[in-house]
Amino acid sequence: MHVTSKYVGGSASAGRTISSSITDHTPIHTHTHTHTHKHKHTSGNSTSQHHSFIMHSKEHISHDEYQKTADWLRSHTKHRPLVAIICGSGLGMLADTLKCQDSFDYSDIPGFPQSTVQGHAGRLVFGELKGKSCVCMQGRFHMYEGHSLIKTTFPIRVFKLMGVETLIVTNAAGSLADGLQPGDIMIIKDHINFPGLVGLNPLCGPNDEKFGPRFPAMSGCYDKGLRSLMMEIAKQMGVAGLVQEGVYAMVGGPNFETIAEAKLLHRLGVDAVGMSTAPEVVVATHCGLRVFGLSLITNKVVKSYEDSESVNHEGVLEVGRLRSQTVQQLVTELISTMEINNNENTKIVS
Ligand SMILES: O=P(O)(O)O[C@H]1O[C@H](CO)[C@@H](O)[C@H]1O
Ligand SMILES: Nc1nc2[nH]cnc2c(=O)[nH]1
Repeated sequence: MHVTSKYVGGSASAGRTISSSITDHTPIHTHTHTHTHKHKHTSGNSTSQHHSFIMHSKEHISHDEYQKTADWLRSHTKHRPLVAIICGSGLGMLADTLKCQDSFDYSDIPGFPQSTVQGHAGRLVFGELKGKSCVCMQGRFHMYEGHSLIKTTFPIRVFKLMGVETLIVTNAAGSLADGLQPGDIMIIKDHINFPGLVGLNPLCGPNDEKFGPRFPAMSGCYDKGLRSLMMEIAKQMGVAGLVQEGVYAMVGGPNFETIAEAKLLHRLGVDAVGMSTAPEVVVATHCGLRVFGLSLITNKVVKSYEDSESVNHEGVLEVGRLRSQTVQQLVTELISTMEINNNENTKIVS
């Protein structure tokens, strides 16, 4: 693949045209960018969003409400997926590769929140990958958008009620680890849920035993078998040099890290940092889903006061686009190879 990207402005790389021949082994170099803000239209009023955020732990969604959405979806699609995929920033193209698609804008699905972030289309796509029925979230919800955590993770329980057994989460993340370069892919071995450590957790509030226990274990929440299967697949695809395991940390965002924060995360042993994923994985593990997670490293987190580079969302999305094909191939191969219960549920309803 030959990619030419032009970055205009920015102090260090003003007006420079960067032409890079990106192969599966080529590191992607990030550069200082100008801040060109493009915002998607945000629906909802700010007062109620603010209110729902503060009241997050008192908010409750009943089992019936999740069920209603699951029933609506089941009655509107012929697919009966056992695998759900959440596409991270810039990785939504994965959903486009699904065959025999049924897709729904989030705004048309009863109970679904709305995506407000550039690079998150806001569409739920059902279809087949290598003959296996999947559902793909082309766009996720983040806490910093003003969604309560229970809303952020709403789709996970809906998927569970639809019969999904495995959740694949992907995200864009900044690297703290010296060995992780932009364009590398990190298999998530474990996470540090910073909002969760201070009580911002989607499981706060009344526990619904129908989904899972009051005090769920989180050790081993990223399935070991799927992690080693992915390493094998990367070797077979000849991209093992791009892939390694590491620890992801979720911070609240929406600002990127200060240098002092970056140094702290680095000292704590964090390999990659982002603003999502952990709440989804907590809810999925609580309700017994098998989880696999993958971070696309889109930038190095600036850890030095001597460094004049800075990160922005456009740069994050661009690296997502450059590596989307590799991520797609890895995820497709994982789904194709992993064991899934081939019961009635997988079949398309005619
Ligand atoms: O985690 P995803 O949704 O991939 O997005 C990541 O990219 C955005 C910042 O550019 C943040 O939302 C961060 O969490
Ligand atoms: N918090 C955080 N989120 C990201 N998402 C993509 N890159 C980054 C980053 O450097 N920091």
